[in-house]
Amino acid sequence: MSQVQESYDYVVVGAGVAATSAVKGIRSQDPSGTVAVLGSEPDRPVYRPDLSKALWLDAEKSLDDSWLSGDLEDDDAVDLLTDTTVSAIDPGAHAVRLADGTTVTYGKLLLATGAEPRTLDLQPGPRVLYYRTAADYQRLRTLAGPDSHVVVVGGGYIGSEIASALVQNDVSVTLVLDLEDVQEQMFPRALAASLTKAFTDRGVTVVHGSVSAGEDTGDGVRIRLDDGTEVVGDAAVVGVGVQPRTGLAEAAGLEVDNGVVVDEHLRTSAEDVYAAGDVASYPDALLGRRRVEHVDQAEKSGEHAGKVMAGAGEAYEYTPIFWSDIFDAGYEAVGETKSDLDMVEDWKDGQLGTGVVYYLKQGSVRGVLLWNVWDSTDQAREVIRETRDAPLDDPEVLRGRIPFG
Ligand SMILES: NC(=O)c1ccc[n+]([C@@H]2O[C@H](COP(=O)([O-])OP(=O)(O)OC[C@H]3O[C@@H](n4cnc5c(N)ncnc54)[C@H](O)[C@@H]3O)[C@@H](O)[C@H]2O)c1
Repeated sequence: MSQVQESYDYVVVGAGVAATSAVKGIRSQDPSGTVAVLGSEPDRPVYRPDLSKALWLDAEKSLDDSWLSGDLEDDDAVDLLTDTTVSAIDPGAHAVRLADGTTVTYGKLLLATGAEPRTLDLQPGPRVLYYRTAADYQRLRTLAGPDSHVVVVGGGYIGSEIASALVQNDVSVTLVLDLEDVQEQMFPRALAASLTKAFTDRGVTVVHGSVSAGEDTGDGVRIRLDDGTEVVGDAAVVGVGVQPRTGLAEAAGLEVDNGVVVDEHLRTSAEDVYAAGDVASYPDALLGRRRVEHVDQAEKSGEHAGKVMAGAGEAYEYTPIFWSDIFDAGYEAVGETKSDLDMVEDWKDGQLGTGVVYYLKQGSVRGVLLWNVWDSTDQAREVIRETRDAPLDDPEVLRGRIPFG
């Protein structure tokens, strides 16, 4: 591991995808400026989507393929400092303070601190994993053998991806849903119900209830639901949402509002301090101010922030996509895909196998879900742009707007 220096041209707080992408952005403009990447995790930066998908489903792939630090380690002017927690930032002094008391000064600072799991009255432990890091993946690998039983809490991204990955690795799974169906906040009713059925058809036990408490018992886990039901297993994977890590920014008096507020150049309210990725509330060129917790945003906004820090002038005008796979189905999506918006569903032959779902507010499409439909995210952005400028009187005209199948 590198030794920390007293001063750098660029300091990046956080060592996830936004951080490594920022270094790429910096290097595209500034071939030799000094960079420190400071991450509190013991591990090197990792491509997080692999932890819940490819590393379980692609037998050819190992964690060695998922580390993102190669370019950083090859660059003599970049110090990657893992196990290094920043305890305060001082924009006035252009300095950050590390947990061990060291002060490091910077020319430009990027906050790429990401998001941290929401926790329940269920302490993280060797068998209770709030699943987010490479260490969590490695730990789950040791716990999730073919004879094991894993309790997955939450039917969002983590819950649906991990439950699907585990069951495809012959692990017995109980999935605890506080809502009726998997990804119910995003998918139309019938699609969410068909996904829940896909889990039960593959032998997953679905239990309904909100987890209120539980514990790691040393040789297993005991999880309690709000109706008093107990669910036991060898391990628990908990995915009940995340919250942006804004503590450093707040303590330093930066503007924070559901994330560190940045402008179209990803600049925070403090001079020479930028933010990108899950932690940043940014003005999306299509959708307005928002915060996005998906890897495409981490990559693109991180790289853009790096470029701007190193002197580039362009605004960030990208609207990110996101995607997921559940068993043999998959999707890409753009924008706000919330099932409490108005929805227009366009399915091939009326079946749920292939289709497009448009999510609308007051006649304007705010999001598009492309279910088993690929290479159409640019068209999805076009529909969002068009209907933002000219809201639809009759949203049903959207059927067939993005051709598929
Ligand atoms: N494919 C992707 O883009 C992808 C994949 C994995 C993770 N992520 C990101 O990781 C983050 C975390 O994912 P996540 O799955 O934890 O969050 P999520 O918000 O997607 O899902 C949280 C789920 O937990 C449920 N829940 C909340 N409280 C509960 C309780 N007490 N008991 C039982 N269930 C409860 C909610 O109903 C919801 O289904 C998100 O920001 C997500 O965007 C993205």
